[in-house]
Amino acid sequence: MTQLKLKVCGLTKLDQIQELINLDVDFLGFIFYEKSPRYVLDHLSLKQISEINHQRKVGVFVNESVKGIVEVASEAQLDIIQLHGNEDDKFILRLREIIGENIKIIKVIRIGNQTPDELQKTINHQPSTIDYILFDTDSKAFGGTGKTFDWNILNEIEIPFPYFLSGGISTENIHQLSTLNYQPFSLDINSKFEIEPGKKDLEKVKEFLLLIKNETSSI
Ligand SMILES: O=C(O)c1ccccc1NCC(=O)[C@H](O)[C@H](O)COP(=O)(O)O
Repeated sequence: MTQLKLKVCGLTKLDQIQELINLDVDFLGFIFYEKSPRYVLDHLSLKQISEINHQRKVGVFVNESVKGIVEVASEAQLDIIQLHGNEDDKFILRLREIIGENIKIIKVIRIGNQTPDELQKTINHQPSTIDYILFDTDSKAFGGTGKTFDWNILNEIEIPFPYFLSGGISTENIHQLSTLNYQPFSLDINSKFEIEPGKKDLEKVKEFLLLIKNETSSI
């Protein structure tokens, strides 16, 4: 069985980022969406982000232009681009053309009240040039709400990409992972592990890392 990976999203503090690197966290998430209370450029410069020594730095973008994403990805030395808005297949194809194959793309699919059939259609419509899907709870804020969606819908569809499970993941609900037929490639945690937006509770993250090791060894 492959080890379940962990992404910690909404990082803004260099000392915390270093601690997460020491803990071997797989993905570090930085939010480049001005309306988010975790907007990273209010705390760190692109140069500071570029100097973070990690192979999986994820930039989260919401309805940003291709040009804007490419500039930030290059200056901040991002490894992965997470498209968290309403970016369509044409947009993704154009982005892929410009960034080449070295930068990976996560396309977010926000789950609200769509039926399994509708969700399946959205998934099937994704260009094969994306690398991962991330399922998050739909909201006006786009993300970071701490709200979960009903994971049962994932058992009613085919998921042809490795996926990140996101949306209100916490130490309280992670035991439900075993109800999923097709296990996520990675979990994505954020607001349930915060003291305040952008300031993570690292003790909670450590506890969670232990918990997911135990949880996945029994699946
Ligand atoms: O976290 C934000 O403030 C945010 C705002 C707008 C778009 C995306 C955002 N976060 C991206 C993530 O990948 C979060 O980890 C994901 O939405 C889950 O957050 P949470 O429900 O708080 O665990």
